[in-house]
Amino acid sequence: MKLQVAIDLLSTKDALTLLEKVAEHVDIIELGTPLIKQEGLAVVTAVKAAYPNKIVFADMKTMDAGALEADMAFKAGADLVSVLAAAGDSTISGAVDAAKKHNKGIVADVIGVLDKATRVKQLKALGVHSVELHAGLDEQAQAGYSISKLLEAGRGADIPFAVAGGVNLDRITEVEDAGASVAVAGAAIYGAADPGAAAKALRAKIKNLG
Ligand SMILES: O=C([C@H](O)CO)[C@H](O)[C@H](O)COP(=O)(O)O
Repeated sequence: MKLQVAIDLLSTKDALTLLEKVAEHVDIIELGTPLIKQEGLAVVTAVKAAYPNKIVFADMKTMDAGALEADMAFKAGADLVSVLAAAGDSTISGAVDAAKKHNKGIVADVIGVLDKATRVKQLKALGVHSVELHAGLDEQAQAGYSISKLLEAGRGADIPFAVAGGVNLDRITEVEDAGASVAVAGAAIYGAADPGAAAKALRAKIKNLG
């Protein structure tokens, strides 16, 4: 399983400062949606230039204009780009076509999708690289939130999947045991008093790296 740091900070400067501490402990660097909205795709270019050997994930969460938005993010230096699984099939196909042109990948984010198992099957047929089983920050803030439902959706998935939604030291083993190929950790890393130590500790919990 790979470790992905989700950077939900709001400036390129802060993102690069964080990465000085955590990049060596992660496989994938995610530039979060709020960060891209604040800084534009220039943040993707800056991070890929600084870390050319890391997989850089632009969390675009595209809902329309799939080919155009994916093409923009790949041109900026992204290796992976997210599209919302709730988008229409033509939006997802357009983004997949753009990924093929750049020899890169589309990650379909199932945030907000109720019947995750059915949509995951359709996403595989649409040619996405992988899916992200994701409960967003707002859903996590609701009373009674538990990552378990996401993990249930993963158990039947016939496609590589990431899990995002409050992954931390207490939950990362469950995420790996559910079969995830990527554990996404945002606040557990950037919100820690020592982000480098937090990323290192998360990585140390992964039984099968890669
Ligand atoms: O994608 C995310 C969210 O929608 C805001 O951009 C988060 O990066 C993702 O949920 C992971 O963050 P944590 O839940 O803080 O681990």
